[in-house]
Amino acid sequence: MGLVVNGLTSKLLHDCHLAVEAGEAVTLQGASGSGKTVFLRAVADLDPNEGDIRLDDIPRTAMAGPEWRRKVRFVAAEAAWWLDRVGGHFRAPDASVPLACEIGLPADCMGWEVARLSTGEKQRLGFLRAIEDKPPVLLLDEPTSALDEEAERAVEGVIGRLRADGAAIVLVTHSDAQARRLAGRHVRMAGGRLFGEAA
Ligand SMILES: Nc1ncnc2c1ncn2[C@@H]1O[C@H](COP(=O)(O)OP(=O)(O)OP(=O)(O)O)[C@@H](O)[C@H]1O
Repeated sequence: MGLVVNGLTSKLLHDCHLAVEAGEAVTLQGASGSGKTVFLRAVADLDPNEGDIRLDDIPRTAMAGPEWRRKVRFVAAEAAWWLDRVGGHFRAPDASVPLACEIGLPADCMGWEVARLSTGEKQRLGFLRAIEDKPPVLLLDEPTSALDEEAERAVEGVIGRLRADGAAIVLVTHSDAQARRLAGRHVRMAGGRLFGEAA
């Protein structure tokens, strides 16, 4: 059970295979431009691609795109915002306040205007928004790239808990140390191809 990617192929990806169990975290590393983001976006079916992709043995083709993306959640390094206030992007903003505080944001952050957000605040709030309904698969694209060490460790703590609660996680990182802290298995991307154990 979990996420299975078999033969994922697109204009930029070549026959990629990856299986991530529920409750497992796998890191994806590789040089800048190697295709890590392209891979995560393809798994989430955000760009044209082919292959046999399954969640708990249910093929992606059996679900409408939005349903697949609710379950197989791509969390971009830079989240998009479309409303003026942070809280408007959450289904139940108050419920996310304790987690917001845990990752170093103040309790009133849901009332903030999006326009005032720093890069690191945007990154943490985008992450919180994505995990609000606890998707079974998280595709995290450099989720702490804009954070100081304290905030980074706090976000890592939340990621570890999500994994322990049963999420299947693929995490792109440029940090070998973070890869070792968060995952027991590591794969590498080069030229749009996935290779096994790395860090
Ligand atoms: N729509 C597109 N059309 C053509 N080329 C693209 C498209 N999207 C991405 N690319 C190219 O594909 C390559 C892989 O991009 P990708 O964003 O996956 O890199 P990455 O491994 O995530 O890099 P980084 O570590 O810098 O974030 C890059 O050379 C990029 O310019």
